[in-house]
Amino acid sequence: MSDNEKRYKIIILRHGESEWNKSNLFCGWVDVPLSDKGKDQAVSTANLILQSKENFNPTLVFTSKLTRSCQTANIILEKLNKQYLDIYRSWRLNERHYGKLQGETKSVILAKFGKEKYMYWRRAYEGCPPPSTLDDKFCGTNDERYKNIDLEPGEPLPVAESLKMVVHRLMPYFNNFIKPKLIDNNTILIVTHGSVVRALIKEVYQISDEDIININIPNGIPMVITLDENFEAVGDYFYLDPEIAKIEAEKVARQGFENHHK
Ligand SMILES: O=C(O)[C@@H](CO)OP(=O)(O)O
Repeated sequence: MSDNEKRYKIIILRHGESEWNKSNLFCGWVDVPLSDKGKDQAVSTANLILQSKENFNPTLVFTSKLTRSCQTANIILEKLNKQYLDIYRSWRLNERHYGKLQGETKSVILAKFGKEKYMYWRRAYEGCPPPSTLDDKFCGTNDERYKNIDLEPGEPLPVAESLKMVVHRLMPYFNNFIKPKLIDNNTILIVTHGSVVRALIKEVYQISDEDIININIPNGIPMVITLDENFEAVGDYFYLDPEIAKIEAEKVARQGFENHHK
């Protein structure tokens, strides 16, 4: 690479383990906090960034509007001694809305609907769970998380989302708000959720609808995306701890199957 070739770095990660990750409950937009393990993971995340040979120096931070994402970012910034950095928060970086599945136990949904449907809802590009309704305990649209979210004219209020729908609400924000900030900041930190990481890498690396099914995102392991001056991907994405990322991603894939034998 010649010296004058511009390179932008995005350090993106899924939040640390949440209390509902720990209990294997579908979470989505339900605003649960980090577990104690999740808080420890966030400290480890910061150490991975500090110890990376690339000497990453993020100068801007993005989070979702959900507590588990914001908590993770706060812990990382404290550890990096960068609590002064500006943070932009958007619902467009929220986890996918899991509709009627929010609050349900994964193994129960697996047993009730079978492996094919369970994995279709969790990982298929077009897999959209049953929509939530006003009276749902965990995901009715009267929930306070729906107040003041910035929707484009005609953009529907999410009541259940597929990965494809996450792509459609994420990419305008990434292209029109995040990319211009990259020009001035060169390296940014995005602390978000599994579905948002999957949505972004699918678009940046043109991952097929079939291949994205098999990609699971571990909690709290920083992933590095490098873009050139035209915001095209340079090389492939990589984790700052590939071995742990692989092990943890496989655990995510197996969630719900712990006691399932058919
Ligand atoms: O429940 C959720 O919101 C997501 C991520 O935690 O779970 P899954 O990985 O099964 O999509």
